[in-house]
Amino acid sequence: MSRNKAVDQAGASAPHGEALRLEGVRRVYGAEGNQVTALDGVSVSLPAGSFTAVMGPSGSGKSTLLQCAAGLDRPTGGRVFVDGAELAGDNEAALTRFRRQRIGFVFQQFNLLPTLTVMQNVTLPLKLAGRKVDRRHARAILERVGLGERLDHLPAELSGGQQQRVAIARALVTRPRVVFGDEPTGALDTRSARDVLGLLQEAVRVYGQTVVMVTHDPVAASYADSVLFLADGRIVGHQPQPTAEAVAERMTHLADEVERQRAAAGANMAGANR
Ligand SMILES: Nc1ncnc2c1ncn2[C@@H]1O[C@H](COP(=O)(O)OP(=O)(O)OP(=O)(O)O)[C@@H](O)[C@H]1O
Repeated sequence: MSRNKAVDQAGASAPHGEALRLEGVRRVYGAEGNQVTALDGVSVSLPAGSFTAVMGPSGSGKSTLLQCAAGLDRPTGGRVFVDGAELAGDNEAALTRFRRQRIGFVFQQFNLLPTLTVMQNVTLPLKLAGRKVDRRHARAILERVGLGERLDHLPAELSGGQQQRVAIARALVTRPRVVFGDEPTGALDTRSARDVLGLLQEAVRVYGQTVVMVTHDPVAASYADSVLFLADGRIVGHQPQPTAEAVAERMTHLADEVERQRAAAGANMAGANR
C-alpha cells in the first residue's frame, strides 16, 4: 500500500478494538546543530473505549505526542494509526479530511470562534467536513453538556467552564473515534473541571469513544482508566486504575529521576569537554 497516500486504509489488518496505535514515533524540532528531540521512539496501543491520561514533567513531549497522534503535527519518524488507518504521507488535504472524520480535539483555551454563536461553533466541524448539518443532533449534544438554553449566545457571554463544554460538544458533534484533550481542564475552576471530566468519561463509558488527555493534575488523571507517564520524549511508565494519590507520588518520583538524569548527563558533558 502506498505510503504517499495521506491515509492508508489499513483497517482490515488492525487488531480488533484498537483505536490508536503509535509505532516508534519520533519528533525532532529545529535545524541541524540546534535540534530538540521532543519524542524519542514512542510506541503505544490504546483500545477503543478507553480513557487515557498522559502525564510527565514540563517539556517531556506530552503536547507533541498528542499533536502527532491527532495529525496536527507530523512525526519525523514512525507511524500513527487511528481506527486502523494510517496517518501518513504528504497529502495535506486528505489528512485534514481524515482528522475531520475521525478525530476531535479539545484545547486548554477552548479555541471557540468569538463571532459565532454556540450553535454555529458546534455545527462548524460538520460544515467544514461537508456533512449535513444536523441541528437536532447538535442540539442534543449541547443539551448533554448542559447548554441547551444557550444556543444563540456568543462565547464571550459564557463562563470558562461553559465555553469548554461548548468546545467538547464541538469535538463530539462529528462522532469522532478518538477525542484528544490538551489540558482541557487547565484553565478551569475545580467544579467546572469536574463537569468537563465527567463529560469525557461519559463519552467513553456511554458512547464508546476513546479519549486521550494530557494533564498536569493528578485528580484529573484519576478520571482516566490508565495513565501513561512520559519523560524526555519516552514512555517511562503506565498506571492502570489510577488514584490521585498514586499518580501524584509517581510524578514526584519521576521529576526527581529526570532531574538526576539531566544532572548526570550535564556532568558527563562537562567531563567530555574538559
Ligand atoms: N515548535 C517547536 N520548535 C522547537 N522545539 C519545540 C517545539 N515544540 C516543542 N518543542 C520542544 O519539544 C519538547 C517537548 O515539548 P512539549 O510541548 O511537547 O512538552 P510538554 O510535555 O507538553 O510540556 P508542557 O507540560 O510544559 O506543556 C520541549 O523541549 C519543547 O521545547
